[in-house]
Amino acid sequence: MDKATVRIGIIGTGAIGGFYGVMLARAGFDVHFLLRSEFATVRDNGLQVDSAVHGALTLKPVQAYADAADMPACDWLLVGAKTTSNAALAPLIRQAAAPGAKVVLLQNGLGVEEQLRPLLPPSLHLLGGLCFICVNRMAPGVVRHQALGALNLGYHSGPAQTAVARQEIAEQGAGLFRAAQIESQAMPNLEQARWQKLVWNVPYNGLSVLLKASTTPLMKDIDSRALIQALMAEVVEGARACGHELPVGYAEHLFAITEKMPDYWPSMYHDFTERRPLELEAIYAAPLSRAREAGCVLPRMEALHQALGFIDRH
Ligand SMILES: NC(=O)C1=CN([C@@H]2O[C@H](COP(=O)(O)OP(=O)(O)OC[C@H]3O[C@@H](n4cnc5c(N)ncnc54)[C@H](OP(=O)(O)O)[C@@H]3O)[C@@H](O)[C@H]2O)C=CC1
Ligand SMILES: CC(C)(CO)C(=O)C(=O)O
Repeated sequence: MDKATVRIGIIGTGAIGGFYGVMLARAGFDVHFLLRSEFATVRDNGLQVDSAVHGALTLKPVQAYADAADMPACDWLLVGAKTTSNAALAPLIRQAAAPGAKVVLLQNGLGVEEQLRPLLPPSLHLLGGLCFICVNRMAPGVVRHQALGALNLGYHSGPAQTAVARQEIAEQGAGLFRAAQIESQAMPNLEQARWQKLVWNVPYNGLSVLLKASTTPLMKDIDSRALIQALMAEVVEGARACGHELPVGYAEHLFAITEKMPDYWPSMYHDFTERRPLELEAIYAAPLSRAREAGCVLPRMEALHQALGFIDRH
């Protein structure tokens, strides 16, 4: 692959978009970054990733844009904005996409591709990307990478009609990330992969906001540990009701990984402190409603969602 000829656009250069965009650009891909509030700083000072895994990384100059209309047509578009802004991003994606481009939603939660699909032309491929990483924005143009980094992709919809063609495109995407030193796999079932990721996000994202606690205290306290395990079990039950049997011991595996992780504030906590909308629809409402439709009630998750709804509205 001639990396310099693969044009990648980052739609929303925050923690996720900044980290993966810098890694891809440093690997030699032609990466273009769409920014909003941090545009002038990044144009002038570049992007910095302070990584516990890869060291201190700098990208300067950055091909930065404040307007999607100024971006060149991109073969791959990686969407790194929060799920709460997807509808507003659709026109920007359409402007920056080359014909037949692959659009990858690097977001947590369920139902995000379904929400965006009707707003995109049928000629665009739509994929989901699940990021197993701990990153956050420290300052304009500065991303802190604390741990992990893998990114798995699955095909959602678009011109690829057969399972083989869909998997091939997801595989191409995973290949880009692997060429940038990022562990990446093509997932045959995006919906299942999204449920799997929720096993972590449902307990930790919500409880960090509700209890104002990061992962270390949440993992130390007897009651929060029990609550995390009960919430994880509910997500596994919801996934099963919707036809997705998660790997045996998956929740226990995530629980054990979190014990070893450096202390971490999930992205929802940063949204809360910055007074941004919380990703409640994608992380709680959509999975709860799918489970309910399948005849499965998840009472603890429902209660957590209601409490977070109160916080979000106030
Ligand atoms: N952070 C993490 O460790 C992980 C996050 N995720 C998921 O990844 C997704 C992204 O999260 P994260 O990177 O933390 O979020 P951030 O808030 O750090 O980044 C979002 C970025 O999108 C930009 N943006 C939003 N709307 C627009 C727009 N209209 N035009 C241009 N830029 C725009 C924001 O700009 P502005 O500064 O102007 O708001 C911001 O830079 C979420 O779904 C999250 O759940 C998944 C795994 C781990
Ligand atoms: C599980 C974790 C920490 C990394 O995969 C994450 O998904 C998040 O912060 O949203």
